[in-house]
Amino acid sequence: MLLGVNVDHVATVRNARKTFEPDPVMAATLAILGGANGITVHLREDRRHIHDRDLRLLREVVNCELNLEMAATREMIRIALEVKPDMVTLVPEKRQELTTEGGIDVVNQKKLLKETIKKLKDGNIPVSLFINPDIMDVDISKEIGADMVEIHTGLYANAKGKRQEKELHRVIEAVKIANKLGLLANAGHGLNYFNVKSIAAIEGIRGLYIGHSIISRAVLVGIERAVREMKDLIGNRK
Ligand SMILES: CC(=O)[C@@H](O)[C@H](O)COP(=O)(O)O
Ligand SMILES: NCC(=O)COP(=O)(O)O
Repeated sequence: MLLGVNVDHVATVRNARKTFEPDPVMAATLAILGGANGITVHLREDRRHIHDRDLRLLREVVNCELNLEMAATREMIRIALEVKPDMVTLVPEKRQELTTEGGIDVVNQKKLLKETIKKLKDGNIPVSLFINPDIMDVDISKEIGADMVEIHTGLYANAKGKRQEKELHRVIEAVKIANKLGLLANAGHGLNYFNVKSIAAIEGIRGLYIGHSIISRAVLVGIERAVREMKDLIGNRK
């Protein structure tokens, strides 16, 4: 199972202080050392976390799969064709959302998505669509030329008990249909150390894209060492 690590929220912390640290590019390098098979960044239109420079530097240093999540806009298509990530995932974007709230609207944006996929594929960039776990959305993804889908696991991640089982089943079905149609199937959003196992166990999933919970855990598991290093620097004088 491939693990793509999303480093957006390293940039969120950096940007909160408008400084140079923590650096998402360094975080990506360390994630790869830790075994990540890929690095994901979402270059949002409002640039709230990842910046254009981060993406360009990542392209220089990431020697495994660099996955660019982006909206289907002219500006983003131009950037993707220039930077040449290893794949693009088309995602929906809303200015006011805290994070991506659902899959892309493949029904109402069929024409735009088909044209966007073509432009990216003409530039030799494989394209994935971030979609809700709906059979129709998988069918349309195939029809409009996507190479892959990433099944949105947000509803599964936020549900509890029976509701979560139901959401898990929707993801399983979507993956099954995607595979049947010859689409590579990934999954992601809201996955964490408590809910990932059932998703990782699904037959036919190529990879999982996880960000927020890995970066959150990194802060906690790294804090002791960070404090020790600072103590060593300032000395133990009372
Ligand atoms: C598409 C998706 O599920 C996430 O990668 C999300 O787009 C990340 O964006 P934020 O990091 O802004 O939440
Ligand atoms: N596409 C999902 C992703 O890249 C990471 O989402 P999250 O783990 O930050 O919710």
